[in-house]
Amino acid sequence: MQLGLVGLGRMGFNMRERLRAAGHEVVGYDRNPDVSDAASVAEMVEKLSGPRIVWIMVPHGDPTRQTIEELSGLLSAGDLVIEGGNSKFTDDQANAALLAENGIKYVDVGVSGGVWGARNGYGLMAGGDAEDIERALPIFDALRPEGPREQGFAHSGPVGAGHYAKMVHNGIEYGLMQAYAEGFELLAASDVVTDVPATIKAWSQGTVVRSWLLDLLVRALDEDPELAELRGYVQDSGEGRWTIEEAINNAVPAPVMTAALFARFASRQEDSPAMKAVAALRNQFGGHAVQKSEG
Ligand SMILES: O=C(O)[C@H](O)[C@@H](O)[C@H](O)[C@H](O)COP(=O)(O)O
Repeated sequence: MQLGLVGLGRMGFNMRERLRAAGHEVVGYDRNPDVSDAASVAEMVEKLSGPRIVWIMVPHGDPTRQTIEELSGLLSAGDLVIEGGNSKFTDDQANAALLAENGIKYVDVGVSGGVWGARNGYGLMAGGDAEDIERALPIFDALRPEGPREQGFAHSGPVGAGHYAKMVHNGIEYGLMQAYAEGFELLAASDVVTDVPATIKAWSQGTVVRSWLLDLLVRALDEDPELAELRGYVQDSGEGRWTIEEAINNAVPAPVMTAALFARFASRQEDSPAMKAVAALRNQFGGHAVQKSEG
């Protein structure tokens, strides 16, 4: 099968490799000419024969929106756009509506697997019309892990459902990571367990908490047993926030995912204004000692 692929960064570049290895013809476009197969999105589209399929793999927000707008002027009725980035699910309706003005079809896909997906395959969650999903199945089959399709791919629902599924997946990811991280800190803080990396490594097989994320923690501790090289500073790309927004919209209690998101915010503070206020209040009502800030 032939397809265009816009965005050849960490994810798109590896996906092109995996698609080509499966025998698909991929014409990739990236702003970086060193990796691009075409000088522009227009040239990429020209190299495709209709009905065309174009997969978008650029950062969510403006870059994705601009790519959709550009493609809406370049593609024709019957062509299909697959948005595989980490877009917010509410963007999908607008993307689909814009493309539908020119008869262009739209599918959104949540793609999980990170830099390991090239080798292991990517977990895929798709949203869109059944006929469009059916048309793109050879592409999904090349990208997903080997084995039964239903263990690495789902047609999760209509347009927007793929990114909604990926959003919730990432909310879970936040919570799982935070639980492992807190366990790591507690083991390291007490002097009862004297070999923390070995203990966590022993959890990798047989235990109830074994998982791929745990395997990655073991890998990180193999490289740096106390994580001494790292600062405890954690960014976020939006999916965790959207998960909490949706939990609120649906009145679903989500204390673990919420705490995990807020722990990331706390990680970016040099000092906490809120905890200064707690210290000040405790000092006011009880005369309890406070520490003065330096400088
Ligand atoms: O499933 C995945 O492959 C990951 O979730 C991937 O999509 C990416 O690493 C996150 O989007 C990072 O998200 P944060 O920056 O919000 O942690």
